[in-house]
Amino acid sequence: MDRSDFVETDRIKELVSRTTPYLQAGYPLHLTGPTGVGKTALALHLASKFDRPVMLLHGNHEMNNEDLIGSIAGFTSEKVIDNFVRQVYKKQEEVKEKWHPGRLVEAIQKGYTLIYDEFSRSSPETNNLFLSVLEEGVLPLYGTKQKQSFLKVHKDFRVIFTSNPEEYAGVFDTQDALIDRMITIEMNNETQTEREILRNRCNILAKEADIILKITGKVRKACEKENKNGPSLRASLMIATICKKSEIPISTDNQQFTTVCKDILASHVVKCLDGKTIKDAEEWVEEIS
Ligand SMILES: Nc1ncnc2c1ncn2[C@@H]1O[C@H](COP(=O)(O)OP(=O)(O)OP(=O)(O)O)[C@@H](O)[C@H]1O
Repeated sequence: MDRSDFVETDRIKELVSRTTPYLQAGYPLHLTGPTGVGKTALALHLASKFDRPVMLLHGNHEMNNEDLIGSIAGFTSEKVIDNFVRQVYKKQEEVKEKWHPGRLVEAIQKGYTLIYDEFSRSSPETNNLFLSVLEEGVLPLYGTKQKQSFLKVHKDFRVIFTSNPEEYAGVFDTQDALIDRMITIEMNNETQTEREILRNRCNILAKEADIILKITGKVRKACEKENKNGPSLRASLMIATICKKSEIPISTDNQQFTTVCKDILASHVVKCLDGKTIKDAEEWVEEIS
């Protein structure tokens, strides 16, 4: 998404003015909420307010301390041959380990704004590195064979974490100690905000946005009844963008529009409602459209 595509709805303006002072004061922010609610988009928008480079890090279970703080990446060798005086031949060779710094090193040393997206997908052992970064302002260089045992964190370094509580339930426990060091703000799906985003990003009418939101809303509700995540704003944005670009009328009387809705929403129905095949799901979406 281009920065200029970001829509500042009233709700988002309120969130921005509420959370900017926390980041300005140097506290890490944690945006949590269901998938597609706009956590990453808001994090990027907040980060752009500080005149610092932004680094995006995606949590995953394979990420380890080496990825963040660095590791030995091979060797460098330096050879000096001294034959200045003809009769004397001197050869000196030195082999050194080559250090490749991790991504967090660059961010903390240069004072970047770090967006650590879906941080809870990484293992607690990896995320433990952030405890001393956030509390003591130092990055420990455990087991890296470096001369220094830690690096000092730049005064402009900021972090915005995002997470989706439902997605990681049972995968990794959220570390209480880490959560204790952040300011957590919950984001939820809101029709008014979604309507404004759809209208502004896709250049459609409010009543057209409402038609799309009503259909995705029904699928979402059915999924929520089963305690599952339904389609997010992403699905509504897909429907609106396709219809706008292909000049498909956003109307439930239009067969092409209904087909787009079926194609985008049927997989959500199959995922959420047990026993429904794609064909059943398509019929169901057609009925509610
Ligand atoms: N304020 C906004 N203005 C314009 N587009 C937005 C806004 N908020 C969200 N979006 C769009 O909605 C979609 C979902 O947003 P985003 O990726 O930020 O959600 P998320 O909560 O981080 O999702 P996930 O948990 O799946 O990573 C994206 O296409 C994003 O560009």
